[in-house]
Parts: sequence; C-alpha cells; structure tokens
Amino acid sequence: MPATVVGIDSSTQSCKVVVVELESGEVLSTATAPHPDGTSVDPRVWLEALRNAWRAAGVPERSDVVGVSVAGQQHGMVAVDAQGEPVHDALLWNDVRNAPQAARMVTDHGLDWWMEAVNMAPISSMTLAKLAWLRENEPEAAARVHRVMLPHDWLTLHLCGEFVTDRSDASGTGYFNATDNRYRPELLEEYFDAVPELPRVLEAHETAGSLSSKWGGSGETPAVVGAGAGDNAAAALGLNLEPGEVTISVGTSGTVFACSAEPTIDRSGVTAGFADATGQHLPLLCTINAARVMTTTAETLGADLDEFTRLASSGPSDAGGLTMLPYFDGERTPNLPEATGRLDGLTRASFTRENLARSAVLAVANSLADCLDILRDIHVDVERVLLIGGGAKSDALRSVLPDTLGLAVSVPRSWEYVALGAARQAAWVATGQQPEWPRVIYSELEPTGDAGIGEFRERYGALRRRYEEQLR
Ligand SMILES: Nc1ncnc2c1ncn2[C@@H]1O[C@H](COP(=O)(O)OP(=O)(O)O)[C@@H](O)[C@H]1O
Ligand SMILES: O=C(CO)[C@@H](O)[C@H](O)COP(=O)(O)O
Repeated sequence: MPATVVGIDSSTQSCKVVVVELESGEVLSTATAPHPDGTSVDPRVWLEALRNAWRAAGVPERSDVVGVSVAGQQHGMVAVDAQGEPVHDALLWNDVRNAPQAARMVTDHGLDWWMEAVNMAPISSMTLAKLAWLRENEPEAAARVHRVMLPHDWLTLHLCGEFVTDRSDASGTGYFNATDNRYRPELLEEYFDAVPELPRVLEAHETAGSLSSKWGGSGETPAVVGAGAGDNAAAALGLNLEPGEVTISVGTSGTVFACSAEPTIDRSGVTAGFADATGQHLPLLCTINAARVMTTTAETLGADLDEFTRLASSGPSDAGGLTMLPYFDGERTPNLPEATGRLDGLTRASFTRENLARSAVLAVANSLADCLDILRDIHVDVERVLLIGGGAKSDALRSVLPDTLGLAVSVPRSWEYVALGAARQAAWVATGQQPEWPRVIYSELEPTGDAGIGEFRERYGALRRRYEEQLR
C-alpha cells in the first residue's frame, strides 16, 4: 500500500484535513469541520474540530500514514496553566481589544526599536500585545499562566505530546526574532511581568515526535509529527513559492506575501518580517477584512454566493460611483483597529444591489492591491501573483483582481494550499527531503484594461486617505 501523509490547516473559520499520497502528491481525501465564529475561542474547540475532520477524512482507518503536520492561524494567544488547561479563551489574530496595549508598546520604544528587536510593529494581532492585555485585564488568569503557545503548537502538543513550535509562527509572536532565531524573553518580562515556558523552536524539517496512540499512532513505526507552521508560511511551502512570485490569500484575512532569502525590513512597520517554513523569510502584509466582506454583503442582499457573483458582474464596472472601504471588523493594514466600513457616493441612482455587490468585491481587491504596492515599495520582486484561500473561489473577485493589481493572476487548482503545505512538511520530515509534487494552475487571468476598475481604484485611494486623516 503506498505511503500517505496528513496535512492539517486549523484556520480561523474551520479545520481542514487532507490525506496525500507521499509519492505523487495526489490528494486522496479531504474533510473540513467548522470553528465557531468570534475572535476569542476556547482552544479545546479546535481539538474537537480536528477530531471531527480527522475522522471524516478517514485517517483513523489508514495504516499507511507516515507523517502528520499542523498549520494554523497565526498569532492566537493560547495560555495554559500547570495542568495544561487554558486559563482564558485564546484571543485570535483578528481580536482588536488589545489595540491600546499595542499602541503603548510603540510609544514606549519607538517603531525602529521594534523593527530591530522582532521585525514586526506592535499591532493588536501580536501575541505579546494580547498577553499584555491579559495581564492588565485578567490578572488572576495571567498569574496562572504556565505555558504560552500558538494555535498550531497546541494541536501539535495534543498529537504527539511535545511542546514545540517552528520559526514561521514564532516570528509572529512579538517575542521572537527570525533574524537571529532567538526568543526575546525580556519583552515578556516587560509586558507580561513573567516569562512563561515557551515551546522549543524546531527547524522546518525536524521531527517533533511520534503520533500518539490516541490519534491512531501505534505499531512499530507510528507516523512522525512535524514542527508545523503558521498558515501563510505553510501556503508558501505548499505552493513551493519561487522568487518573483507573490501569494495573495483571501480567507478571513487577506494576506500578501513572498519568500525571500534575506530578512526584509520595512521601517514603516507595515510589512511584518516573518520567517517562512523552509529556513528563509516571509515578508507579509495582512488585512482583517477579506472573504467575509463579500459574504456579509451577500447576506445583506439576501443573495447566495452565485447570485452575489451575478450581481457584482452585471452593473457598471466602476460600481456606478459607489465606493466601499472594507473595514467591517476594524483594520490592521492600514493599522486602524477602531475603523468601521465606509460606503461613499450614495445617490438614488447609484444605490443598487448590483453596485453594492460590486463595490464590496472591488473594496477587497483594492485593499489587497494597496498591500501589494507596499511590498513593491520595499523592493520585493513582484512578477506574478498566485491567488489562494476560500475567497479565491469567487468568480467576481477573480475577474476584477488583475485590473486592480495591474498584474496577471494565476489561480492554482487546489484551494487548500495551507493544508497541502503542512502535508508537504510532513513528507519532508518523514523522508528527509521535500517531495516533488506538481503545482497545477487552474486559470491564468490577465488585465483587460477595464477603465471602470481604474476609476474605482482612484476613488478608493482618495476615500481611504480621507478616512485615515479623520481617524489619526
Ligand atoms: N465563492 C465564494 N465567494 C466569496 N467567498 C467565498 C466563496 N467560497 C468561499 N468563500 C469564503 O471563504 C472563506 C473561507 O476561506 P478560508 O480560506 O477557508 O478561510 P480561513 O482560512 O480564514 O478559515 C469563507 O468566508 C467563505 O464564505
Ligand atoms: O494574522 C494573520 C497573518 O499575520 C492571518 O493571516 C492569520 O494567520 C489567519 O489566517 P486565515 O485563517 O484568515 O487564513
């Protein structure tokens, strides 16, 4: 029986499990289990979702699994007591309650200092700022914290009993520097008044441990478990991202990232200098509002996603003068945690279902285009865009993105590149070398020179600048 590996993506909205044939990279089965809505979640719920997806993908019935790895949503604060039980719900990457703590961290040391220290500006997503919130607002819970880890570390711990992490996810905590690969415990001392036990940082292809018998790991050679990765780094690994290629992922978050051999430092603090999952670096920009802007607008219009796509594709190309800023849940790029969405240009003529749907799609595309421009500004080579994530299934988004970005966009065949990246890591750990799995492109989209999309881009930029001035 050919050997298989299992990749897991524990993301904001769901847990996905893929079973992949080791030799060919063929996906043999996949399953998804939902996560609850909300920006703070009991991490035990993620374990339950993993169990459900694991079962639904048929993993317990297989005796051919040689490796397992977990990728997960970045930054989430999983803080446990001496018995290993969570002391508080995990605060997720998109929870902005700790924005004041993040702002204070910038005031304390200045942006340059933070970029030198951890190559990331303090923003509410940062795990360190979440711990600072816990210390200030839940001191009793904070006093019980024995270990702090990230969502993917929590699942790896339960799969194999080892308390480990990897560079890619550690680099988003705010207390790890991916240039010298060291924790900065003094920052925990300063902002959390204590240094909890932190997971050992493994190399990308190092083994974390063996799959526990509770998960079906038994016999002479149970499957090996890899270090795992942050979801964006896992996607880059799954895509085998090459120089000149930039990934845009449209899930709950919108992310724009590339791999680079050297660390990229953006002195403005807008680009985070994360690590990738191969030993290199992953300059990345992230927005809080992506696929859900489209799904929420569809719900408001009483439309399913097919009808929403039809609406967004049947009105004037520039959304008839309507301009939306997509900051429904606050925003991180630009860093406006208190922002709300905006809708500008309402007239009796412009306020149609078609224009509303199109302005939501164009708003998402424009927020991603702004991120891509910032990446270009810091001299990241941008030749080709690969579009992934659940929102990449949107025909409406795919049709406006090349003109909004001014660049060709390739859509790879699978939507599950995070889970596939985890599977690729599992194969690497199990065999000692990265597998040679093909990357199949599903469609290649070229800009068409659509003037309406250009008009929307200008209106969007002007509205964003006005709103930023108003808030700052
Ligand atoms: N055709 C579509 N159009 C717009 N959004 C879509 C479409 N299909 C799926 N989505 C959205 O994609 C999101 C899920 O994407 P995913 O990358 O799995 O998110 P996450 O990684 O944040 O959990 C959901 O909000 C879902 O509604
Ligand atoms: O915070 C970031 C990146 O810095 C987000 O990209 C999270 O990692 C969540 O990803 P999704 O669940 O939306 O894919």
